[in-house]
Amino acid sequence: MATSVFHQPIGTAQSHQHLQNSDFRHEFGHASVKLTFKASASHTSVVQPVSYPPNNSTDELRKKSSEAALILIRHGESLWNEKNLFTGCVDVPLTKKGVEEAIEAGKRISNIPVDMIYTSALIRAQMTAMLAMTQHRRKKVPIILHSESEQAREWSQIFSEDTKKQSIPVVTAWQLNERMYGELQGLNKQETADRFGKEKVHEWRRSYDIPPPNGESLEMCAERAVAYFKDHIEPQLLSGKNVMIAAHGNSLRSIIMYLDKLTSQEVINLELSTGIPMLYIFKGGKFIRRGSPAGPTEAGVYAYTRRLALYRQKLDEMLH
Ligand SMILES: O=C(O)[C@H](O)COP(=O)(O)O
Repeated sequence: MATSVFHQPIGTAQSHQHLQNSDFRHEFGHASVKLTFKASASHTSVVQPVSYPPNNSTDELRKKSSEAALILIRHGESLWNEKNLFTGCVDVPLTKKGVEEAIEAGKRISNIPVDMIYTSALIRAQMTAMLAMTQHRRKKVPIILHSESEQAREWSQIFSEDTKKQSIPVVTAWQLNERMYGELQGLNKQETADRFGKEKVHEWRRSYDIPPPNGESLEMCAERAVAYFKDHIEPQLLSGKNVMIAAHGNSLRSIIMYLDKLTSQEVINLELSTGIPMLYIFKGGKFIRRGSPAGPTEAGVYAYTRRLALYRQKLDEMLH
């Protein structure tokens, strides 16, 4: 869903930034430009996602929240996408092309801050996230959190604060899985259309509330994916964390329906290509769609907000 990219040459970034948290100063030391920092949400261990301050109501935080970047990426092409099979919750890996798409996506977001990553429980989304992050200029290490048991939590602890600060927690959640395609999973899409009729298959694939046989409708998928986004991801954005979500065509369509306030009629026409990153800015409790970052070979600089322009400027300084 690539739309025009909002360009703001880095030179226009104002030197006075009123940032809401000291993460930035922590990240880059004292910024070279005069910045006003305010008390930040306390740092937490990288391994434990930021907990939502209990003594603030959502509305209060919503007002105080600093700006945060939200990146959405549909996984790269999978082996069953290539075979044109209904995949749903079957856990298939990426093709070589899908790997390349994930790496290309990483180049396009390489200057955008990422503090937390959420993926589905499926390998194609996790591969996409990890491959994309190999291209990030900040070179922090994405680490998949294991909380499936007390032992898993205990055995995957990190005992160095510095190492934690150089890591990005990756949370895997089945709620972000692709819609479950029921009895269509494994069937060829064209053969299914030949057997049941193009209209019926289109209805199963792109209606809002009509599920495939013993599968999930988009509405049912939205109930779990959007609920997870609101309960677990939005609080991170509210606390100023920059988030990347690597998921699937339909779980992301349902999240975009929430972000863009689309009707059930409008979302039917929303299609997401594999491996194309989409950027939103979360500010004042609102989601502003910024489109898909331009390619890595872009001659100029791109910046979607002053804060992101400043982040890229500090990366340039840190890496030269
Ligand atoms: O699960 C699948 O088959 C694809 O990832 C998405 O399929 P769709 O585009 O037919 O919803």
